[in-house]
Amino acid sequence: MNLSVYSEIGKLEKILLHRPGKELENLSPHYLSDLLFDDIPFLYKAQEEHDYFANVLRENGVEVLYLTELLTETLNDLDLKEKFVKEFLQFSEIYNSFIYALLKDYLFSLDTKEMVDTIISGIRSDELEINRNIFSLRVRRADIELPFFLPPMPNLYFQRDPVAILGKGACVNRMKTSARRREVMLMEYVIKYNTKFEGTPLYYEKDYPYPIEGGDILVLSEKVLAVGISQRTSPEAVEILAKKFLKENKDTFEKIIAFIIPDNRAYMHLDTIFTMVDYDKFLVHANLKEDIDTFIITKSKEGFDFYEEEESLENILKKHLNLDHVEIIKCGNADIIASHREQWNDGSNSLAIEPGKVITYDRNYITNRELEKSGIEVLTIPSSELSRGRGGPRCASMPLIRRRYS
Ligand SMILES: NC(=[NH2+])NCCC[C@H](N)C(=O)O
Repeated sequence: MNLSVYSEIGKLEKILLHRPGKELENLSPHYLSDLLFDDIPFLYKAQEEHDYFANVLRENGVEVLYLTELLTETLNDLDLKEKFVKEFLQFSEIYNSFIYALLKDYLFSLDTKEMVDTIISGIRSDELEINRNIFSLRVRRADIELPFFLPPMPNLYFQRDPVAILGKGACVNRMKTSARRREVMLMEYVIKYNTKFEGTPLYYEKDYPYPIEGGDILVLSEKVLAVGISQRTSPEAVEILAKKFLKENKDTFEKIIAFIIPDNRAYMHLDTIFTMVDYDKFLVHANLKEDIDTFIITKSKEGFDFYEEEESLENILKKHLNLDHVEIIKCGNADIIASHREQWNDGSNSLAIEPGKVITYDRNYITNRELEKSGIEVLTIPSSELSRGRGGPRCASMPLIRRRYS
């Protein structure tokens, strides 16, 4: 497949999704916040909402690919399946050799599709037949209080974050929290071993020590990338990305705009406070400070030039995207309460499917009205359950191909 993502808004042709499954039913109040949820979605409604999202995409000419199908197809080779299971268990930090063997045998006994679904939903201790006479305090403790031998991955429907597609390549991210770190391996295997993705250049690898997440990376144009240095993305990761992506890469990109954004859950990634909706229109959190701290990174003969850009967001966008005029649309119409409420429910997290046409959550109706006033066509999707995971239509999707424009 010729991956091709050179903008945030070019006509969307192919997109990657994960339909939420049983992993959401493995959320419990005891460890909700460790798994980065604020509430427990009702799975069947969440799936209905997700199917609605996928249908809106299809009705607009977008081909929807599902991660689990791509991975199942990839792992149909037995040797690769074995390699994957072993690496997945190691990456899950299963060091207890008894549990490791138990999980490995169990996963091998499943057909590939079931195996893929199972590693996502997690494996509870009571799902396995275990000989209780074996000396294992870990097993006994699990009977009492710890239900999982393999924890679930409830955040997987936020496909934006684990692997980011940039230009014709991919960033296989190191996620900040252990709750999400393993998600990356699913698409990593597809990219590295599915023949459809052969030859995809990689700009980051999950074993690098510094965290970076896809919600912090925006492709503003075929020359300019925006990156958030945030709660989830470290400055060192951006340095590595700059080197691999700008310097060693033969693609069209020339510049990275790095925004320093506050370390706070509501602002978690750049795309929770800033998304692009048209050539010259941007949707932002009303409370984003005008003079956001910004660094511009460009390549030079010796290495990099970088400097602090002391301009307003509007001027920065005008200057670096070569625009005469930029319109900033404010989430919640900057109302003192609505702006926070709607941003919390991902009002600023729109997914453009072509210039000036976006998908957003229906619950953020004040923001949606503002977008329409600015001439943006807004397609809304139901959002009572999906929003409980703190991510919107952009977070919940990863474009693979967008039509280019110049
Ligand atoms: N690109 C995004 N804004 N992703 C939102 C991810 C939400 C997820 N619960 C997390 O905390 O990681």
